[in-house]
Amino acid sequence: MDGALAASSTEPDIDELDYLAARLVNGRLTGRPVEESVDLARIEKAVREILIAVGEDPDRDGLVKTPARVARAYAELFAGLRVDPAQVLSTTFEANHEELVLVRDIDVMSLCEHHLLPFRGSAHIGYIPGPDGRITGLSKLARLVEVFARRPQVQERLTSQIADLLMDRLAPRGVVVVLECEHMCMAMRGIQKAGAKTITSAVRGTLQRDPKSRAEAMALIIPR
Ligand SMILES: Nc1nc2c(ncn2[C@@H]2O[C@H](COP(=O)(O)OP(=O)(O)OP(=O)(O)O)[C@@H](O)[C@H]2O)c(=O)[nH]1
Ligand SMILES: [Zn+2]
Repeated sequence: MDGALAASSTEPDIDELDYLAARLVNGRLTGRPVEESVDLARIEKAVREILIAVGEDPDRDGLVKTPARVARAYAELFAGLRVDPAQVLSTTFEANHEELVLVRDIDVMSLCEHHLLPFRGSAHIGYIPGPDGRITGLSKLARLVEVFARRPQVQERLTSQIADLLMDRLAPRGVVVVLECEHMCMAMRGIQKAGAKTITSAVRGTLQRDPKSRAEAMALIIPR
């Protein structure tokens, strides 16, 4: 991402929202300053308009600070837009491990890009290291989920973005990513089917080509 800053010896002067974006990537500041990328005043203006449009009084006591709160909340919820996901995997290690590495049940919270309502569930991410034995810290898989989830998303794209970045940065033999989420846009409004779960998968490399390895990985991800 343009304007990315590397960690420096002097403490960067960042505010709380930049700090949140930075925290997504290993504690390093990699995003642009929040005031360059999130127009808080514009969000505030829009939220005030929404409150008026739904018939509320934006000047009543309980709502007077709401536009500012929502603006800061959106900046936080979309902090992933200011982060280069490749930075998450900038630290890798070598290991003699040629079998599956799988992290299950990573909490996922994102906002669907159609209604800007949350979807929530679990991510399961597995990969088989490549011939060069490159692996990454386990927490980095969860950080990767955060960077892509904190953007307006559809579950399918979120799933494949995680898989594709792992393929690109770790050059593994294969990758499998499965997400199971409940979408509030299907629960709170519209069809109103609370509890319905959407399951998406992205499978790459040998895990895509070899049905036996894929079945083994899937059996660990979704036990019967
Ligand atoms: N494929 C996919 N669809 C999603 C996701 N999140 C929300 N949706 C769907 O996006 C669709 C948007 O459909 P539209 O017909 O344009 O919008 P709508 O009239 O609000 O649709 P309803 O939800 O059916 O009332 C809906 O069917 C949602 O269920 C997602 O992550 N992936
Ligand atoms: Zn939606």
